Amino acid sequence: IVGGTNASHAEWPWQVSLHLKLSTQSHMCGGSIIRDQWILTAAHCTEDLLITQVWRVYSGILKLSEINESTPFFKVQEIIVHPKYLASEQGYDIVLMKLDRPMNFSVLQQPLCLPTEEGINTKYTECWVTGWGYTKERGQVEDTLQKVKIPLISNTECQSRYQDYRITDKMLCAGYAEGGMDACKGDSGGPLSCKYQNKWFLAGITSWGEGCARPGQPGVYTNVAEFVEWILETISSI
Ligand SMILES: O=C1CSc2cc(C(=O)N[C@@H](Cc3ccccc3)C(=O)NCCc3cc(Cl)ccc3-n3cnnn3)ccc2N1
Repeated sequence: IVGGTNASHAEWPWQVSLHLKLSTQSHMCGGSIIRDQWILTAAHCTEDLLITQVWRVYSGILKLSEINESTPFFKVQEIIVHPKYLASEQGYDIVLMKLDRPMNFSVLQQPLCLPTEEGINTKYTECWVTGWGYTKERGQVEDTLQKVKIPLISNTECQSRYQDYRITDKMLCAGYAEGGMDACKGDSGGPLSCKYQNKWFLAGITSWGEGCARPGQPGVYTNVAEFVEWILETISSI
């Protein structure tokens, strides 16, 4: 996260850190708790790594340095990539991860709501991006979870900023014209959380952008409202 501040404990209890455990272990992506046994993240995170055994899901974490060999984690039982995913810039950058066992919710780990209706995005006026990603383009993963408030922008405005790409209605954009605040490497897969009528909704999944926090280069997120039907069908059928 570029231009953000330290989050506090239990502020974003749906945020998880997805670790890849090969010879070494490291934070790969963010993710969001949406049910007691289901995490939503980005398809590009699991690309080429669809073997469930290499993934470890850490919830209720504020600092990555809290994680060591004795820190409990969830194993992944199933990875379901959206059938139409090809690459982040082409959309459908969404994956459901089924945990090997249900999680006990607490103040430190609990789900956020999926968007409710069509066009809800236009009603969100308070949206935050969170993650342990770089705080500048050529940076490094941050120890303490970061948060930054970023306004949603219209897809028309977003398309005008990304003329080499097709910004579809299955994408959502957020950013400041002057840049300075954005997601960055290590934040992908994590939530764009929006507060509406005193409840938090998962409006977006951090997906792609041209650099980090550059002026006129907003962040592009998977528009979760467009995938609620797919999510609900998938989690109820597996
Ligand atoms: O311990 C480490 C050291 S290095 C490291 C890099 C990455 C990384 O590149 N992540 C990519 C995605 C990715 C994940 C897995 C494999 C390959 C790529 C990312 O977050 N990408 C974020 C994409 C992005 C989204 C928005 Cl909304 C705005 C701007 C950007 N950025 C544009 N340029 N950088 N960020 C993830 C974890 C890491 N962990």
